[in-house]
Formats: sequence, structure tokens, C-alpha cells
Amino acid sequence: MLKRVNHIAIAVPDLGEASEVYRALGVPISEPQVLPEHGVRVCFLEFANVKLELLEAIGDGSPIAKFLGRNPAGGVHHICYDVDDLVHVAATVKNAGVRLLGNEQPKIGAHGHPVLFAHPSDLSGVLTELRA
Ligand SMILES: CC[C@H](C(=O)O)C(=O)SCCNC(=O)CCNC(=O)[C@H](O)C(C)(C)COP(=O)(O)OP(=O)(O)OC[C@H]1O[C@@H](n2cnc3c(N)ncnc32)[C@H](O)[C@@H]1OP(=O)(O)O
Ligand SMILES: [Co+2]
Repeated sequence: MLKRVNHIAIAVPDLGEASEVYRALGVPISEPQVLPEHGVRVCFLEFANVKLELLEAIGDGSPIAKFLGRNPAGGVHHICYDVDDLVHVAATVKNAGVRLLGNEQPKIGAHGHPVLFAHPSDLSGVLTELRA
């Protein structure tokens, strides 16, 4: 099922500013990537044991914009888990009473992997990304 943590995402008001702070702290950072379908610009901080994803809002309907409206300084936005079989996991998640977001169909996320999101209200208040 949920195999391991792939990344923890942090929403930030300004990706450039946030990246500079982590770079100054010695963290290797990927080039920014624009994902219009998700309403985000994203880059990854590469730690030995986990990745952190910095997310900046793009476009009016960005889910990050709404989150930043409530958390103007930024904040932890979601946790992403690696899974083997997204279709099987989606069915198991739904059977457990956890709502999948969007149209319940995977979208292509960063690095070209299919992803699904599950509702924070059904998972102890944590927005959860499933990545195959
Ligand atoms: C996939 C590309 C990239 C990658 O890793 O590859 C990314 O990760 S992109 C990440 C951005 N994409 C998403 O966040 C998609 C999933 N998110 C959504 O569908 C929405 O943001 C949703 C449904 C979580 C919230 O949208 P809604 O319009 O319902 O927002 P509200 O402000 O009305 O919130 C409702 C309710 O949920 C709580 N909430 C919202 N966001 C979060 C969050 N990130 N973590 C925890 N809780 C969250 C919010 O506080 C409201 O709670 P309530 O008790 O009802 O007040
Ligand atoms: Co993510």
C-alpha cells in the first residue's frame, strides 16, 4: 500500500526567496518546474532521507493560492507517499472511507509520475498525495 514517504510539500509565497534561504543553508535544490495543470511552480530540496517540495501558486484557481490566503507566510501543505499500483490503492483508500479529490483520475505530477490526492479531512487533517 503506502510504501514510503516520497516528499513533504511546503507552500511558499515566493519560490525564489524560499529557495535562496534553503540554498544558503547548504541544501541542494532542483531547477523550478511549472505544472499549469496543478496551478503550481515547484522545486525540490534533496535531503539524504527525503525530499521537500516547495510550491508557489500560479494562476487564479491554484489550490496553493487558497492555502496561502489562510497561511500568508507559507506552511506544510501535503505529504506524498510512493505506491506500487495507483488503481489498487485508490480502490482501497475509497473502501476505507477516504475521499479522493478531483475526478478521482490520476494526473501527471512532477517528474512525470501519475498522482492522486486524498482529502485532508479524512486523513487526520493532512492532505495526502499518492504517487505511482
Ligand atoms: C502533483 C504536482 C505536485 C507534485 O507533487 O507532483 C504537487 O504536489 S501539486 C500540489 C497542489 N495540488 C493540490 O493541492 C491538489 C489537491 N488539493 C485540493 O484539491 C484542494 O486544495 C483541497 C480539496 C484540499 C482544498 O480545496 P478547497 O477548495 O476545498 O479548499 P478550502 O480552503 O475550502 O478547504 C477545505 C477544507 O480543507 C482544509 N484544507 C485545505 N487545504 C489543506 C491542506 N493543504 N492541508 C490540510 N487541510 C487543508 C481547509 O482548512 C478546510 O478545512 P475546514 O475544516 O473545512 O475549514
Ligand atoms: Co506534491
